Amino acid sequence: MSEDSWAQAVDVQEATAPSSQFDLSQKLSRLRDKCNMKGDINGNIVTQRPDNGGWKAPDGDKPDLAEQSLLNKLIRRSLVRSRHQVEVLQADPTSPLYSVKTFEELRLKPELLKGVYNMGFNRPSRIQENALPMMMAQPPQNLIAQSQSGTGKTAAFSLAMLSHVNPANTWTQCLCIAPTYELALQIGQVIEQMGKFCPDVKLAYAIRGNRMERGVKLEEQIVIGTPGTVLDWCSKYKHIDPKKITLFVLDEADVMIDTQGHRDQSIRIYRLLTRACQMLLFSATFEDSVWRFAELVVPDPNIIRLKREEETLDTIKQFYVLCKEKEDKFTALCNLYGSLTIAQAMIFCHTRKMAAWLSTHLIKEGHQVALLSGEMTVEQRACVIERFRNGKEKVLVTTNVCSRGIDVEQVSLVVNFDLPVDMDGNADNETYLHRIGRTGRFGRRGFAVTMVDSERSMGIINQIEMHFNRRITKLDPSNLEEMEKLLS
Ligand SMILES: Nc1ncnc2c1ncn2[C@@H]1O[C@H](COP(=O)(O)OP(=O)(O)OP(=O)(O)O)[C@@H](O)[C@H]1O
Repeated sequence: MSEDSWAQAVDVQEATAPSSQFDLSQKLSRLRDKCNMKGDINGNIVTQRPDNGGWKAPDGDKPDLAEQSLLNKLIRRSLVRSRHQVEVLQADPTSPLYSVKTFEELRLKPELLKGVYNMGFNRPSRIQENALPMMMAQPPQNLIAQSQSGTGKTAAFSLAMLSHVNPANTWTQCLCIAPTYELALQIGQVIEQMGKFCPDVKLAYAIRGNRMERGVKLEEQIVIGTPGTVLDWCSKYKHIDPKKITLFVLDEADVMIDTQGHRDQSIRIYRLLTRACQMLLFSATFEDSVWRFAELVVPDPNIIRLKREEETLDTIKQFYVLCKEKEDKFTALCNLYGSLTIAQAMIFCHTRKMAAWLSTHLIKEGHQVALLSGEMTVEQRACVIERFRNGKEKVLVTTNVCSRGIDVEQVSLVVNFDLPVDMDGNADNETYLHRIGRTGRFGRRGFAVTMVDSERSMGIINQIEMHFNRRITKLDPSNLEEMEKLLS
């Protein structure tokens, strides 16, 4: 795709923003309202994304990164705690390394500290312990920080921005860019909540649809937006003087570089800023491409990384069942269900069509089933997950959209109705791990059962066995006695 068409895609996406000026609460409540919408929670409503700019999930339902990220944010309730140590690489290794165990140590303005406590934060998260003192150090230091979604990055840089601004100065001092309109709103919500007791600090959204006359300068000290509009506001419309920006935050760098237009716009914004401007970059993952991009926009960085908690297979008993075709798989599934005390189950299918077929048949059998698949909007998916988490449905049938990042503690059974395979039809070990990792969480016992319907699938199961060096035991669901023994 040419740079122009990427940029156009960004324009289309941003063009969905309504034209009212900075009306955050309205937009957020719209997002939430969609969540509470009435309708067929089993996913029978097939809604096209209203604002997709031509986006269409492939039948295998690999969601795009920005959607996944938004989904994670919508369904998250609390901090993801990691036992892993934080790795810190300082730009100047001779300078002392500070970390804080309390928010008081940061010497925040009292009204800001009040905002932090008001959000229910008692102490800094793992990544915040090191990141916060670095972000607030004098002279300012640049930072690249990577840690898994939900570990407190957004809260960290929101606090840094709020503490950075001088409310007496009525011009934009902090600029934050995020890959999509919805993600920008989510960040804004955190800043608004945290800055609740700082009435003089104002926030503006540089998103398409928020319009002012050319040349009118913004008085808001903090601006959050998407790269295209931020670039326009800095260069074309002159609403922001980039030379006066003293703190620049680039969030979700891994998602940002997924779209070439965004990557290029981010670099163009960076070039408008001064050398003295403090640069902060955040990412949930850190592949080489993210790293190369980070090095372009963050000179002389300190680097903080928090390793992801490894998924463990220790508490998961793995089985496979030999079947002939989908009806046979369905019978095996029903037998399995009948002989296990299952709190909740997640069933993975390869295509939306199969997921729809299976959920219809399970409902006919009297099961309470939720269906999650790629043609649903992010908000609809968040609702389905929320209902499942609250136990309203006991079975969740899904394609790959929800194999990652979703924690439902009560899931005791994961079924691979279809095997996870890659584009070439080989075992997709990573997806297998993520899928079955949905059970056996927090040390609880869980079962993972894979349906094998051909010699080829048997070969794939063998590959998976070898890859993880874990036995996958054959199960005969028509032999109830044996099954009860194995599953006990
Ligand atoms: N110090 C803290 N104490 C308690 N809760 C916190 C703390 N910091 C953040 N949280 C909460 O943890 C959740 C995740 O935080 P946050 O959104 O900042 O993580 P993140 O790393 O930015 O995630 P993502 O990559 O998805 O944006 C939020 O609900 C947030 O309110």
